[in-house]
Amino acid sequence: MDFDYDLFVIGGGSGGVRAARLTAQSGFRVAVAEESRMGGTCVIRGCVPKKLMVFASEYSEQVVNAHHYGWSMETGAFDWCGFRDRMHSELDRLEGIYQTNLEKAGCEVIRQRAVLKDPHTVELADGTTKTAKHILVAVGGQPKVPPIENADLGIVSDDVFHLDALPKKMLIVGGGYIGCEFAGIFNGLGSDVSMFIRGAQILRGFDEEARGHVGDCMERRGITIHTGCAPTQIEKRGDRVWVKGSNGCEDTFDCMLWATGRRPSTDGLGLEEAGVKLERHGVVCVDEYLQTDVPSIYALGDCIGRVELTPVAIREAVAFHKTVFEGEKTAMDYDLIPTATFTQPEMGSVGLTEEEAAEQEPTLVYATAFRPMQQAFVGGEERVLFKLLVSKETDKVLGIHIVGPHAGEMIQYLGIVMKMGATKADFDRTCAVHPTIAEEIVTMRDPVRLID
Ligand SMILES: Cc1cc2nc3c(=O)[nH]c(=O)nc-3n(C[C@H](O)[C@H](O)[C@H](O)COP(=O)(O)OP(=O)(O)OC[C@H]3O[C@@H](n4cnc5c(N)ncnc54)[C@H](O)[C@@H]3O)c2cc1C
Ligand SMILES: NC(=O)c1ccc[n+]([C@@H]2O[C@H](COP(=O)([O-])OP(=O)(O)OC[C@H]3O[C@@H](n4cnc5c(N)ncnc54)[C@H](O)[C@@H]3O)[C@@H](O)[C@H]2O)c1
Repeated sequence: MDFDYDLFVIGGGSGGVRAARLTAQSGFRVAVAEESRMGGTCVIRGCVPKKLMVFASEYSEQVVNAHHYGWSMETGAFDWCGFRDRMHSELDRLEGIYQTNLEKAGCEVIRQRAVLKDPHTVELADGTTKTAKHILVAVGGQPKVPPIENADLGIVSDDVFHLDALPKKMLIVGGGYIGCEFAGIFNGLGSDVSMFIRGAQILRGFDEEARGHVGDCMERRGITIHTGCAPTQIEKRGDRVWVKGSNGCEDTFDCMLWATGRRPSTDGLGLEEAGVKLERHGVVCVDEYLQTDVPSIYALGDCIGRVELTPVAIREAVAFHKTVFEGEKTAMDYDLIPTATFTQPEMGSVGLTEEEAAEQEPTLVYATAFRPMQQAFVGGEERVLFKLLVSKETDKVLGIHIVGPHAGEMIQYLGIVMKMGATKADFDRTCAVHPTIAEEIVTMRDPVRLID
């Protein structure tokens, strides 16, 4: 059968764009449909604007610290609208680069919504249909809001980047990546921030000690964390929102942010009608080669509900491209993915948590919490946490967790070290770089405990 394209990609986000570019560069006929803005969540309403906001929010502390280093500086006022507009100019620039790179690779860019009609056909919003030998579903996800009365009085992460004014008093519901990162951002920008989290601690799934350390630091920096608490009643009070929590606390806020998780954007996509199996919450079922039950349809990125990170979507795209267009069956390697939460302080993690390591085998725990030189000089109390989990039997490093400045940068390199299968002896025979924060990773001599 003669198709319009070799590959039709639905979704111009991190995963879709990489798959489309690679495949077009190899000489195949490729189209990518994007219903919103090219670049997807990461570029337009995720990693990139979020990190720019992190940078903006860190200056308040830096100005205070600069004073101790001899500079006469005043923090002054923060111009939210000026910053916001500059941030959007940057996003426009990046979106343009994504579009240009796709076109340069020979890919057709279709700025419309696409839905599946059958295993080889998509229908565009204007009613035209296109056929393709392979279809890649890379539609990402969207914020999920709990079904509670007046939930629409809250905003979601997509809206944060468009606020008209910086909220003076803010409530963030949810203690995952997004909730904690925005709590740090708004706290740094000068808002009075409270969080409602259902569990006893933020950042479920991360190492207990490390997430406890982040939580303590966030509270010391002025964020109020209500644990075991979810909103039970929400009302509009003038142009503010009144919220009552399940622990009985109540207050009125200028802004309430739902950071209660994300769900795949698979509603109305025609997947099930085309024969593609969906799991709970609309997650697309794929095998280890990202192939759905329909052989011509593949899926990757956030919509397959595995690891919702940009570099993972990109690597899945590479694996898909090799498997389908290079004749080289390649499964995505999900082992030892380093990750950072851009909380304040930052946390970087790779490998097992202490709790996971303890389940697996007898583990030696090396840990240190210290005041870094730059902080100690200004009288700061916040400590950096370094934690190394080591197999008692093999000496192999099983997990690394760092909380403190540049933890995200450090964990990138430690990810390589762990992928190479480093042992504690390898760390011990590596010379320190002095004076740095990072040197602590090679100077921890004795374990603080053995978990047998
Ligand atoms: C606030 C926030 C901060 C984040 N920070 C980080 C971070 O610091 N580091 C990190 O690694 N990850 C981060 N993430 C996660 C990261 O953004 C995602 O994992 C990544 O973008 C997933 O890529 P994707 O290609 O699967 O989907 P997306 O990037 O979401 O792209 C999907 C695209 O498909 C389009 N689309 C959907 N349906 C259709 C259709 N029917 N037709 C046409 N187009 C369609 C959408 O408009 C979207 O552009 C963050 C996410 C959020 C929300
Ligand atoms: N730095 C990064 O790499 C980064 C940053 C942001 C997002 N992300 C990715 O995006 C994904 C989604 O992030 P997220 O923060 O939206 O999801 P998440 O699953 O990490 O956190 C959602 C939180 O909301 C809570 N929650 C759910 N329903 C609730 C309710 N009714 N009331 C109170 N709390 C409720 C959950 O208990 C959980 O703590 C992450 O898993 C991550 O992969 C990554």
